[in-house]
Amino acid sequence: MISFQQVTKHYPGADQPALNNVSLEIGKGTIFGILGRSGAGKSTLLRCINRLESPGSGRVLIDGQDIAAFSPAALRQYRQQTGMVFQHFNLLHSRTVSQNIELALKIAGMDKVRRKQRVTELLQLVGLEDFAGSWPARLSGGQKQRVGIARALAANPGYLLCDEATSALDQETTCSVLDLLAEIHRKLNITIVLITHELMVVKRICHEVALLEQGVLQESGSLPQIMARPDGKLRHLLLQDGETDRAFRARYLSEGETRCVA
Ligand SMILES: Nc1ncnc2c1ncn2[C@@H]1O[C@H](COP(=O)(O)OP(=O)(O)OP(=O)(O)O)[C@@H](O)[C@H]1O
Repeated sequence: MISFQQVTKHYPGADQPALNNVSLEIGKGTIFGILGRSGAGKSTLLRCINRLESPGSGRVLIDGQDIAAFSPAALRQYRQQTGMVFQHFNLLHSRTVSQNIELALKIAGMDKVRRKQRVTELLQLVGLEDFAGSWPARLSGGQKQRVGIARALAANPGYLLCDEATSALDQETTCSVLDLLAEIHRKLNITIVLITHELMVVKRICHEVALLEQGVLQESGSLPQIMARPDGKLRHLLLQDGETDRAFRARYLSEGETRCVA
């Protein structure tokens, strides 16, 4: 469980805090979406989870432990438990697909024989068995993100933190990467935290969602809870989304309501 307790983060020189008294709980094994516009504080929130940023006040707890109190060794170990996926993939272009993944395992201290086995497993998991020796520059955006996901999963983390993981991809590729994340979640029962400005991400795979606006947490809950709040901001946003999403509406609205909002 990740628990934010009254977290405030104010960057030096900024007019307003990037995070303003945010309290939030992210349960184990969930796919949790953090939705917000540009500048809402999403990246700051995500980076507080692996202590790339530290709150000015408040606490971030992992399974009840305050991560601010971790020793350097405990923090290193903890960071291996929090794989991160980036919007622009962040692959090393001078290394092949398998070398990109293997590097993460080398850093985690795994021996060479085990590394080779693990790279093969990971390539299978993300559907890139035939691309082990390819150079990143020769891959499509979706394939690059699959490498990014394999690399993030290398050390068998308990948490996968996705920083706008599909924002650089077209809609079809976004869907296939989201479906891959859902499949990984099913297979590994990992906790996935996604920050996004895309409603589709929330609709397609999230179990729970939180809405951030100007550093303030506006609303959070499971999708059924959110869709059951007639005047809720998130419900309104999700239904207002221009793209017709019959499956989503069918899941959360009664037949009469579906006709009303169509
Ligand atoms: N290192 C920094 N120094 C100063 N201000 C920062 C820094 N990082 C972020 N900010 C500011 O904090 C606020 C929140 O930024 P953050 O990147 O967390 O938002 P975001 O929702 O992730 O936005 P985006 O989707 O554009 O990345 C913004 O006003 C941003 O300008």
